[in-house]
Amino acid sequence: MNQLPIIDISPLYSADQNAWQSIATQIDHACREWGFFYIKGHPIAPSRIDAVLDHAQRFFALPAAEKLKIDITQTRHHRGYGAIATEQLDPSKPSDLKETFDMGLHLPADHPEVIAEKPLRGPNRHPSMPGWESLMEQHYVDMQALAQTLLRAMTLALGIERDFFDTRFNEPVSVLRMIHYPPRHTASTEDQQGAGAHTDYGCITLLYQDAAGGLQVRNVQGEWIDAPPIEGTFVVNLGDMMARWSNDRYLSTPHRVISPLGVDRYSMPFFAEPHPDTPIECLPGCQDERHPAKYPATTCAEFLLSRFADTYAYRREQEAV
Ligand SMILES: O=C(O)CCC(=O)C(=O)O
Ligand SMILES: [Fe+2]
Repeated sequence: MNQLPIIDISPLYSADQNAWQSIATQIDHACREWGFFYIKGHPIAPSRIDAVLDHAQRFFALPAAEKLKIDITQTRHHRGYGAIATEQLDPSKPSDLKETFDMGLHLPADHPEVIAEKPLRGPNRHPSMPGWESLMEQHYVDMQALAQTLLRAMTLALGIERDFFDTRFNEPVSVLRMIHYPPRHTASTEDQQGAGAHTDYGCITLLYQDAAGGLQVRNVQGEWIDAPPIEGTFVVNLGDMMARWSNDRYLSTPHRVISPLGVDRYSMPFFAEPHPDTPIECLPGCQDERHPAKYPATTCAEFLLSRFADTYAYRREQEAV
C-alpha cells in the first residue's frame, strides 16, 4: 500500500441523490484503510487558492516585528501568528521548522461565549494587509461548507442521521491555518522537521499544499510514504475526534512534513472541529459486545485543549499561571 486514494467528489454537487451512496462508499473505504485520501472535483476555485496563497506568501515575508503584532502566544483563544519553533508536534524532535497564521470563527467581544471567557472563543486577529480579512473570512466559510459536505457523506456509512455533523457544527471551533516552511539546508531529515510526526486532533482536515512536496503519511505497515502535491486537489485526513467517534473504525493516521531542500513550502490546512461543547463519544453503530467503546467520553474543547497543552509550551505556561 503506497498510493493514497483519489476521490472525485463532484457528484456530491449534482442533483443525483444516488451519487451520494457511491461517493460515501469510496470515502468509507479510504477512511478505514488509510484515514487519508485526496479529493478532486471540489467547488473551491483555483483563483481562490491562488489569491489566498499569494496573501499568505506576502504575510510571511513581512518583518518579524510586523507579524508579531498578532503573536498567537499573547492570546488565550489561539489566534494569529506563530513564529518558527512555537509548536512541537513530535516531542522526540526539536520544535517544528515552520511559521503559522491561525484563524477561527470570529466571535465579537459581546458574544455570550466570549463574555463567559470560554476557551478558544473570541475575535480573529488579522494582519493589517489590504484585502486580507475579507478574503480569509470568506475562505473560512467556504472551507467549512466543503468539510460539512464530506461529513454529510460520511454519515451514510457510519449509520447516523444525515444532519448529525451539521447540528454539531453550529458555531464550530474549526481552524484555518496558513503555514510557511523555510528550506532545510542539510541533507539529513532526522533532525528538526517541518512538522514532526503527529495525528490531527479534530474531525477532518482539508489540506492545500503547494508544489514543493514533503508531506509523508504512515501506512498501516508503519512505512512513511510520500503524499505528493496533486494540482486541483485537497488532501483529506481524519483526526482523533473522528477516530474516537467511530471507535477506530476510521483511522487518525500519523503524518509529518520533511522540510524541502533549498525551497520554501506553503500549505493551508483547514481543521474541521465542532462546537466546543460537543460530546465526543463512541457512536451507537460503532460499538457492540465484541467491540466495546475504547475511549472515555470527552468534549471537543476539553480534548483540543489537552492536545494544545502537549504541543505548545505557551499553552502550558498559561495553564500554570
Ligand atoms: O503542511 C502540511 O502539509 C501538513 C501540516 C499538518 O499536518 C498540520 O498542520 O497538522
Ligand atoms: Fe497534521
